[in-house]
This record gives sequence, C-alpha cells and structure tokens, in this order.
Amino acid sequence: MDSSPRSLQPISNTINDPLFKVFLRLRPSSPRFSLSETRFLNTAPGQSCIYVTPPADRSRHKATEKFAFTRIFEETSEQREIFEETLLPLLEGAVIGGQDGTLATLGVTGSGKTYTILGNDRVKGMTQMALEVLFNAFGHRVVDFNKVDLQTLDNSEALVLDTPTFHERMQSSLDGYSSKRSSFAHITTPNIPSVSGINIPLPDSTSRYGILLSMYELYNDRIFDLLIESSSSSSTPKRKALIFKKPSTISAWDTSKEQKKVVSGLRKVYAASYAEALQIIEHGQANRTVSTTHTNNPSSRSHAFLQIEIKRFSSRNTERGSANLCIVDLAGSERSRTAEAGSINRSLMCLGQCLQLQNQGSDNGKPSIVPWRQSKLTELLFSNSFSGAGGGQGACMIVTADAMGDFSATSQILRYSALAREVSAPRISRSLSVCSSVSSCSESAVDALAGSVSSLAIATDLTVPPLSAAPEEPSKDTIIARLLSKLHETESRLQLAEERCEALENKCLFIEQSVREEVADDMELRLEEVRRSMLDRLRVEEEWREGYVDGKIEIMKRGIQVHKDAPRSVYLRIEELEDENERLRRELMQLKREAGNRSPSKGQIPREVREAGYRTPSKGQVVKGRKGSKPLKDVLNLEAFRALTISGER
Ligand SMILES: Nc1ncnc2c1ncn2[C@@H]1O[C@H](COP(=O)(O)OP(=O)(O)OP(=O)(O)O)[C@@H](O)[C@H]1O
Repeated sequence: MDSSPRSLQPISNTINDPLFKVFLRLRPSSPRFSLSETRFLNTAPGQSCIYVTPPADRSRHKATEKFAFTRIFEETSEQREIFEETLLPLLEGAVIGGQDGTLATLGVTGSGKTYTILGNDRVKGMTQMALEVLFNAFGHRVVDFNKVDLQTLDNSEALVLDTPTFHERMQSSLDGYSSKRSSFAHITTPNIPSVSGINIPLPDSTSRYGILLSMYELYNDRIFDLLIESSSSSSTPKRKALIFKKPSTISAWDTSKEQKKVVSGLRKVYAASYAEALQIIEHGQANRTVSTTHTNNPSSRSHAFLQIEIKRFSSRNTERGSANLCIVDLAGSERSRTAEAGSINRSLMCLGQCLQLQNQGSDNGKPSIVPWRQSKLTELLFSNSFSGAGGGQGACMIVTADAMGDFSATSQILRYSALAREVSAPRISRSLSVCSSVSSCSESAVDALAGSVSSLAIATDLTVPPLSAAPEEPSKDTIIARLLSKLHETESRLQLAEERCEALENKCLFIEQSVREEVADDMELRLEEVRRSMLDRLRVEEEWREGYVDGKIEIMKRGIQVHKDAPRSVYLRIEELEDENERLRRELMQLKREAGNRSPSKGQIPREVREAGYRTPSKGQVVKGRKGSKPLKDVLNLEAFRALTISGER
C-alpha cells in the first residue's frame, strides 16, 4: 500500500471556474443496457441541465433532482461534435501554448466511456481524432527521432523506444494475445472516415514536433505499464507495479517550484506517423484488464491512462518544450461486491468527493480544499492536469449516462459530478398526500404525522421543534407543510446515509482486499525465504556428506592398497622374524631351564668365587660378596657368571 503522507492541497477554483469542465453525454438506449422501464433522465431545450425523475417504484422516497453541466450532449450527438467541444481546445492549448491537459470519461459500466474515447469500427474515438489532427498539423515537420539525442531528451524515469524497436520487442508476445487484440482491431482499421477540416495553426515556422506515447492502467490501486509484452498466457510472470513519484532530474524549462510527479519506469514509444500511433494504442489497449459486468462485455476493469507527449524541437533537433495530454478511460462503477468493483467504486468515490468540492465555494471566500491526494486515481488525474511544468489549461470530464440504465448508479454519479444541483419540490408519499389533501385533517392525524416525523428525525439526528412550543398556534396546513418538508429533509438525509453506508462498505471491501493481498505477498515472501534457507541447509549438509563419504572412501582405499600392495618380501621377512623370535624364545627357555638346574647351593660355588670372598647364597638369593670383594664377573668366566647370577635371581 502507498505509505506516502496524504495532505489536503488547495487548488484555486471558484464555482464559475471549475477545475474540470463537466460535460454530460447521453448514450442511445438499447435493450441490452436498459435496466429501467422508463426514461429517468430528461433535458429541457436550450438548457445545460438535466432532470432526474425517479422511476415509479422509487418515487415514494425520492425527489426530482436537477443537475447542471458545462454542456449536455444528447443521444444524437456525434463523436466529432464532442471532440470539437472537449478535446480540441486542449490540443490547441498543448500545441500553441505548451500547456498540459486532461480528458476523462466517467460513468456507470456500459454507459459509453470506451466508445467515446476509442469509437468502434464505424466511427473514431477522441483518441484517434486527436492523433489525426496532431499529425495533420505537424505534416512534414515531424522530427526524425533517429537524429534526436535521446540522452538530452526530457524523459527522466522513462524508457524511450521508437516504434520499430517497440514492435520488435513485442513481436514475441503477439501470438499470445491475438484474441484480445481482435476486440480492439477497429483502432487501426483504415477505412473509418477521417476528421477533415480541422487545422491547428503551429506557433512558428521553424519548430519540429515529435509525439511520444505511453499507456498505463490503475488496477486495484496499482499502476501497470500497458506497453509491455502481452500478459495473456498463463506462464506470464507477475506484472511489476510502477511508482508515481517526483522525477530525480528537473527539466530545463520547468520554472514552476513544484516539479510534476511522473510514473517512473514507464515505456514511451515514439510514433513517427498516425498509423504507428494507432498500432501502439491497439497494443496497449489489448493489455488492459477487462472482464464481464452485468451489463457490459468486455468491460474495462481498470482506469486507463493514455499520455500523448507533444515535444517541440529546434531546427537542429534540440528539445525546446513539451506538453502532455492525458486521455483517461475510467473504469465503470458497478453494483457488485467483488473486491475489484470495490476498488473501482472506492477510487471513483474519492474522485466524486474532489469534484463535489471543486464545485462548492468555501464559506470564507478562500479556494476550496480539494483532497486530491487521498487516492491514487485523483492524484494521477489532478496532478496531471493542474501542476508542474507549463501549468495546466484545465481538464474536461465527460460523464456518460444511459437515460434508461441503472437509475441508482447513474443518479449517484450525476450527483457528485454535476457542477450544480437543485432539488425540486419534494414528492409526497402516498400516505402523506392523502393526509395533506384532506383539508379537514383531524388533530389526531396531525399528531400521528408529527410523531412519525420526530421518530425519523431522531433516527437521522434531525431536530424537530415541539409543536406546542410555537408562540402562535399555526394552522393545520402550515403544520402539515412544515412536517412534510421535514420529512423530505429526513428522507434526503436517509438517502445520503445509505449512500455513505454503501461507500463505507466498498471501502471496507477494498481494505480487506488490500490486507489480503499484503498478507499473501508477505506469506509468499516468507515461504520463499524458508524454502531458500532449507535449500541452503540441504546443500551444506549434502556437501558435508559428500566430503565425509569421500574421506571414508579415501581411507578405505588406502587400507585396501596397503593390504594389496605389500610386497611378498615383507611377508617373508615377517615370517623369518617370527621364526627367529620363536627360536630365541625357545633358546631363552632352554637357558633358563639349565640355569635353574644349576641353582647355586652350598659347596657348589666355585672355589675361586669363595676365595674371592663370596659366600654361598641360600636358595633363591643372589650371590653376595664381602666388602671389597672383586666383582663376580672378574672372578668367573662369562658362562659360569651367567649361570650363577640367573640362578641367584630366581
Ligand atoms: N453513444 C453511443 N452510440 C453508439 N453506441 C454506443 C454509444 N455508447 C456506447 N455504445 C455501445 O455500448 C457498448 C458499451 O459501451 P462501452 O464499452 O463504451 O461502455 P463503458 O462505459 O466503457 O463500459 P465499461 O465501464 O464496462 O468498460 C459498446 O458496444 C458501445 O459501442
């Protein structure tokens, strides 16, 4: 989740000069999209306002409302008329004045947003018309991008490609999404009538122009590049979300203090011709997240942004300036409880709050505080239009609606997008109208009515003064009128509370979804960490085991070698030595036996020993001489000496 601090940012505006010009476009009703039995949107000739009349089954609770817009395009309006009124002035501001601009479509699912922006196989959308007009205006003064030093181009945080390189990269993925492409094949269809007769005068006679296109979508509050390889196959890796941030470098001609934020890491493709531009857009559109809603298939389930960057170059191909046109196809709101719909509704609700605030003058005359940083959608939309280099010339919102579509969803969108709103005389519910039509209404009926209004007021925190507190006794009609107006007020509050409740539910769904995603991501990360550490341990253990086994084998090998390689001479020598050893042992035993037999006893000590002063030892004693006797070995020969000492030792 985005953790950047959200702040309230004042944007100068007044009710007469709104940030967004808001146009209403009614689409022709068709049985496929009609959810209401009767038409609930009606225009008055020559007026730029629309009346919303609740269908019969809901009229008990709702009043007729009147909404004002910059202009209303009725069902019969053509794409070109809408283009000339909305996008063309923005194009002129960009080419002539170097100003940024935004055009967005807003509406219930199936109300005609994508049709307005991209048309169909018979008519062009705003996008194709804008590109055609631009390329017609530039003519032969379209810059050759091969001669432009891309390094000096003001495209911080972006990856700039030319169309052939882009196609080369995309070629590998073309097969993967050919089925998706076919839904948008009309974008590049050549035989759709062109917009002739519109000419934007270029400001000088020497400048050259280049057009860079980029496309991204905001899906579940995350930004994804659409000019990437197809995402249709099941083996496609996870898409990388991009960040909306301040660029690290400041463009040379940006004199504003507040540098405009950019979507970092976006692919920007240089289109040398109208045909190339359409191919790029078709590719991006095929990558957009779509699915089926209860009224539309395919339905856009993300907010799609197309950025047309108009770059101005000197005759020596040095960049001189840049203006950014942003065409936004917002996802349609829908009454669904899926997390995806929750996320869409939540972002649209934030947009609605901002639009409402832009149209409300503040009490103290200061500009309204528009909380446009509270959601990513409003931040992208508002900062694209009103801050940064070149300033902004404003923005257009085309609200699309079906006069026989979903009443609740449509009236909700009109309520927050309209420039002004007026509630006409309240509709009186059947039970009350019976009461008010009876002039001789009884006291008890009035009391009952007062009671029901009071209880409603308590439920919705509305204060109703007690009837008896009035200084003068009002007439029954006055009381009834007053009570009815209170009742109406209470009903409006109830309706508001219901809407808020629904918005909160959507918010909860969105939070739940975000938390789930975060937890899942975290879990995935942890599992991956555990898996890696287990693998590392296994590897270490395996290495250790291998070393251990190798060592063992080495030792065994060595043992086997000694055994195997010992020369025969060694065995013979061992045998010889063992024989020698045995012989000596036997000899020793023999000698010992002999010496034992000749154990010295009285009279057996040789004479010379006795003469030398030695006395006869008792059995088992050593022959000992007197003091000063010659050593025995000097007296006896060796053999006699040995026999004597050995027997003496025993
Ligand atoms: N003014 C119109 N004239 C003719 N056909 C229209 C008009 N508006 C919409 N349609 C048709 O209605 C269908 C639904 O329109 P589209 O896809 O533009 O709705 P959407 O508002 O973009 O819906 P979602 O939000 O679900 O994407 C399409 O087949 C489109 O061609």
